[in-house]
Amino acid sequence: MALYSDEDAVPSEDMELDGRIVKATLSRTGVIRWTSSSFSDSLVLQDDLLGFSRDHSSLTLFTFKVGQVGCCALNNARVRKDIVLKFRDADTLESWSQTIQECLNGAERPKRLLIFLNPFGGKKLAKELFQQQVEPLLSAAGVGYTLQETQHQNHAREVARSMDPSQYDGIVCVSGDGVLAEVLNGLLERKDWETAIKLPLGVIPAGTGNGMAKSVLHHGQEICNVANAAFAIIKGSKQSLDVATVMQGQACFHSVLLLTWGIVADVDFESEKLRNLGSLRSDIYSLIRIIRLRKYQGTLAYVPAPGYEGSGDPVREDSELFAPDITDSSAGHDESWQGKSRYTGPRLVLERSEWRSVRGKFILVWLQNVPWASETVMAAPKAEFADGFLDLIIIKDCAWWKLLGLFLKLSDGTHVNSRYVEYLKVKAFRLAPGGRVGSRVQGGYIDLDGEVLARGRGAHGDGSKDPMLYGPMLEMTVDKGLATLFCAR
Ligand SMILES: Nc1ncnc2c1ncn2[C@@H]1O[C@H](COP(=O)(O)OP(=O)(O)OP(=O)(O)O)[C@@H](O)[C@H]1O
Repeated sequence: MALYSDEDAVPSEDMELDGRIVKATLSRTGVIRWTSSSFSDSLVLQDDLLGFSRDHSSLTLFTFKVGQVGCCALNNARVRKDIVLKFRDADTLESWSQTIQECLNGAERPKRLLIFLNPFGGKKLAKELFQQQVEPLLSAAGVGYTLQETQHQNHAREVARSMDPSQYDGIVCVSGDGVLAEVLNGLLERKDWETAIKLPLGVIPAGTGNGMAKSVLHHGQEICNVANAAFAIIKGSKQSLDVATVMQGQACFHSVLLLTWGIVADVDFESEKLRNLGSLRSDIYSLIRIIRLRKYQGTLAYVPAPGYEGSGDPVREDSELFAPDITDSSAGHDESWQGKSRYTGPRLVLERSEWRSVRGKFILVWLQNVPWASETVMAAPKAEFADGFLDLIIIKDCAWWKLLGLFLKLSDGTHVNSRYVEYLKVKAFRLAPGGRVGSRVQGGYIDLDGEVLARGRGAHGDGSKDPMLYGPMLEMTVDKGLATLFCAR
């Protein structure tokens, strides 16, 4: 006979759970609780359930829950487990099945995904990680997908530019941050960019840096790993995301992670030659660059967010960042790009008096859209996904041994408390990067979301295909919450 445990509960009964008799309840808010004489436990459907199946007398729940040994969480790691509930009463089974389905539907979980997989990102393990860890979760959750392995640079961008967005509930990148940036750019190069950019984006960490995946999972208090990232996407929670646009003349690129110039970009790209050192490569090359410290001459300007107006100097009348031939930051859509309309940045009307300027020699200039630049570097602890601002970090003067101390603090974001670090939020930014101080080599890279945006004369590598030039002013603006991200909570 069916029992009614409380007003908020679905009809319930004593049932068999994995062969043991338990008293179980299901609340309309989606929590299953069960107790027996020897144990009790619970399951929050939206947080812990991938999906379920039913037959004439039982439900099988496909769970993915933080594992426990006794009362202790198993290092916060989720464990995949099927739980079989055997019902005596067919009506109770029907109500449970319906309520569980309603709870899952209520979260607008994705049903069909377009998945890009970069087989050459990071340690080149993306394919194995997908097959072993992602595919089984998608299958248990009943999520369909189209898998597109990227064949070359910009492949994801080309597909994102031409695919049919109505076929999918989201786009997922099993890659580093580079492929995510390509997808973003592809979507914003479409005629229907306003619709296309609403498709939720997800990233499963399989690259070198994985700053976006870490930011998403850290925000949801989850460990950054492949399975947690996949589960966050399956659960379907979403979050708005600011999109930054970098312009230099007619060249236009969009970013959701970071732009950096100075020591961090130098380490990122020059340490490529130490690739065989694996994860140590960046640490060792950072140490080399810190001891043999470089500074770059340059000028930057920014429009500070409220609360940060006191920083920097007023813009000088003769500033190269405001020369008369420089177009203003009010582009909106550009109808002329390859004869098609596309997105070219937010419509901002900024008075010259709002801008502040800093000139001189720089060790580091770093703009972040989200807190983490990589899985181990929390560059901007105050960064938020959709506050409409970029977090700007500037280091001008700092002895190498002090800088070493600051680099060691990057793992928890406490570097921003140092008097050598200027940390503020901005809504627009301009940079005219110059040459390396004390050297005939101009050098220097500008790094946008982990890829070279521009490199100076004498910098390592072939710059002929770089999207922008090193030297002329570039401008970065931010569009509040333009994109949507699958988030972990
Ligand atoms: N099949 C491919 N061959 C070569 N390059 C590719 C291929 N697919 C994607 N790429 C390029 O690899 C770059 C890096 O991609 P991804 O985002 O996966 O990793 P990452 O962490 O940014 O970089 P890393 O290569 O250092 O791991 C991107 O510029 C992308 O265009």
